[in-house]
Amino acid sequence: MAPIVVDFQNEFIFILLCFFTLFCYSVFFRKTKDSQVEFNLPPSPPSLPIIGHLHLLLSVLPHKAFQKISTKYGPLLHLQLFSFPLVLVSSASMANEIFKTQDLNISSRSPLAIDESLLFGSSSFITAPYGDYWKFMKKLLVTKLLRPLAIEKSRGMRAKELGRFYIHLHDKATKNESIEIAKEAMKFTNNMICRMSMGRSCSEDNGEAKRVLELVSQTFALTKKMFFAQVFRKPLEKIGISLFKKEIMDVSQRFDEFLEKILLEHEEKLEEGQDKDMMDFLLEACREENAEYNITRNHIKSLFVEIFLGGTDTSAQPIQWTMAEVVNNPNILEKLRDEIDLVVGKTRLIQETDLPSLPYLQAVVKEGLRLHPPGPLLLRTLQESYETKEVYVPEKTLLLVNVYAVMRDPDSWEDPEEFKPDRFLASSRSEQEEEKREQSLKYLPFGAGRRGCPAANIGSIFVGIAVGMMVQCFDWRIKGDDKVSMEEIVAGLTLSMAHPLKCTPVPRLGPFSI
Ligand code: HEM
Repeated sequence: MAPIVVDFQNEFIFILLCFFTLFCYSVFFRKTKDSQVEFNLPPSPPSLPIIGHLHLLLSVLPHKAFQKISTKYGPLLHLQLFSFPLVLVSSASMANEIFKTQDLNISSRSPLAIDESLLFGSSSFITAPYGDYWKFMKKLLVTKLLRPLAIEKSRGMRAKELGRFYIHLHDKATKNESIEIAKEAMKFTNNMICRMSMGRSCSEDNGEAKRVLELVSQTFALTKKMFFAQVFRKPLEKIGISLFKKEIMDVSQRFDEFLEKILLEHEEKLEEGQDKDMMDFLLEACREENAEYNITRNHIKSLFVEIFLGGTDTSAQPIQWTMAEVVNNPNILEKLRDEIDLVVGKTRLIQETDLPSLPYLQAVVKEGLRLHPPGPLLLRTLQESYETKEVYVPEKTLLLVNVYAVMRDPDSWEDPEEFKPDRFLASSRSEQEEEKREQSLKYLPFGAGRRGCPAANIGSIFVGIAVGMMVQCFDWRIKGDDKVSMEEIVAGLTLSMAHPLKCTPVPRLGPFSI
């Protein structure tokens, strides 16, 4: 039977249909074997009939809903989405225990969308199970794009992008125009990701980066639907329904056309002696018959889609949040500026090579990421059962780590709700080592273990140079001179500001010639 493709405009009807279908599925199809076996499962808070704890995930801010129940019922909880089990980790000590003892066991994620889609489909890197394909792609990604030597090689390009960002802000400042920090930051991070990964195909004026940004935004607008399509996929497939397939495949198709064009350009244009970019290396691996893993064109395209999706908003949101914290805390702004003026001076623009000499700026960036991690919930799958004296969690259970709660855990952080960058400053080298060890166990904005973010270094550079430049070169006027509202919203895949930070830059130094 050909599957029915459903694209609901009305989410309410859709959710009702899903509940009904899942109910039928639990009653008629699901085997009862698992539920009959008695496990010493972690505690479970009260749930609703049929849907279990699904309402918590439907909440506007799931990380906060989860934080609330874990404060009441404990740091390791067993939840149920219909009949699908899920384990929630919410304290620093529990996250530490799981990442330390179960890293390999939790190094897989489940597929997120329709198999043939380039958006987290079967060629996906981010949702690939831990295995040969993931290891092969990770090696390429790290050695060709993200290892220190590769980062050093692309430094000039980032300096150019920072200069362009500065000129744009300076232009707005001279016209006395306000800007939305997140939008500008998104253009900045997207330009850098495109230039770093696609190299020569992404010149200043050919509109490629703009096209990527449009597609990334369209994908973010679809994420809720992709999530539902996945949660309800199996039972609905049994009755021949494929949710939101048309919308998901439309965006996937547009990414496909765009990336096919870039791939062809790369195949045609590589000249002897020219510097290779990430795409050249992947095409080489694709042609290599004796490669450790035979990748296809679809694998390359999926990886690029995920670099665009995984790198732009995750870096842009911390720029916005950190600037909001800095604007709300004039003492911190002053201390930060003093440091930058002292180290960089007032006659040139900050550069990324200044960052190691700017410990307070680094501490400000770290504190911004602690309080406002762009990915508040990490999702993994347990490959095997997890057993301790107290609990037993069966294999294939979904694992959700609430890093938002972990990084605000009052048992691990002093004044956890306050923006205090000084907590990341250590006075001596030995203290630094000690702090680093201690923090690696409870500081998780980039996740942890082998599936942790491979681009933590470059992500911190993006945020550091953007915040550094904005603080060095401009004063920031906000409307009404009130405090910036720090209300949260989960938009697309990331934790964003419910009221995007809008402010007017006022030149403080310069203009610098770029
Ligand atoms: C401040 C910026 C960034 C933050 C906060 C961030 C955060 C994260 C987080 C939380 C994860 C999941 C980790 C886990 O499950 O333990 C992740 C994974 C990932 N990130 Fe980032 N990220 C940032 C920047 C970037 C950039 C710039 C890129 C691309 C160049 C990138 C590419 C990826 C990829 C490919 C994965 C999947 C890794 C895997 O499955 O093995 N990220 N990131």
